[in-house]
Amino acid sequence: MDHKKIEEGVRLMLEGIGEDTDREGLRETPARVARMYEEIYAGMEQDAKTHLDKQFHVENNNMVMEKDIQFYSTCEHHLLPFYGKAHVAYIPDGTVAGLSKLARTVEVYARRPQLQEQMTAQIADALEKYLHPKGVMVVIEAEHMCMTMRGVQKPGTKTVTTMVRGAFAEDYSLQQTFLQMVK
Ligand SMILES: Nc1nc2c(ncn2[C@@H]2O[C@H](COP(=O)(O)OP(=O)(O)OP(=O)(O)O)[C@@H](O)[C@H]2O)c(=O)[nH]1
Ligand SMILES: [Zn+2]
Repeated sequence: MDHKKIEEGVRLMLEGIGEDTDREGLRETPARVARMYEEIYAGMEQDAKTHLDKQFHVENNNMVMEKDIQFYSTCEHHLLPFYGKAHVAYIPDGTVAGLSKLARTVEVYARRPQLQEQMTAQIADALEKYLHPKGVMVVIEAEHMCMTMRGVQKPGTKTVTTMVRGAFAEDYSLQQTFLQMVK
């Protein structure tokens, strides 16, 4: 990440809103923001492959679900946070990933400027590509700060996005089982 560019940008933005970037409280802000971006945009430099490549063989090919994965992301339209829970499930075809790797995959795609729909699809794509499962389903529920603190100003509104692949797309009852388990 280019800290110098981020710092310049933050300084310009503060000047743009009429701030004095030399006042004590703001003097270190550009550098702080750059350090923070290393964290909140860490997914830019990550690949889900590194988490999903290591797999274990199993006899049990029933659904595996990791639910209530808390995440924080940033909407690419306003650069304001959106945050909530991701629920991720797949039906293995002989191999499974470590449980933590589903949450790590969510992090890879959350920590970027994002659209909720796109993040939902990217998580499903990664699981499909690297685990070769019989099916994948991802549901994300989130609150968007760009809809609460500004704009339409509707606090409490939840946006729910879904992506189904393979067996989940073909078998409606599997989707129902997923939703029952999420509840
Ligand atoms: N589809 C989708 N839209 C999003 C997401 N995050 C924010 N948005 C929306 O992006 C849209 C941007 O609309 P614009 O009309 O270009 O921008 P705007 O004038 O700031 O929109 P308002 O928020 O309605 O004031 C808004 O409707 C936001 O609610 C997301 O993850 N997915
Ligand atoms: Zn937004």
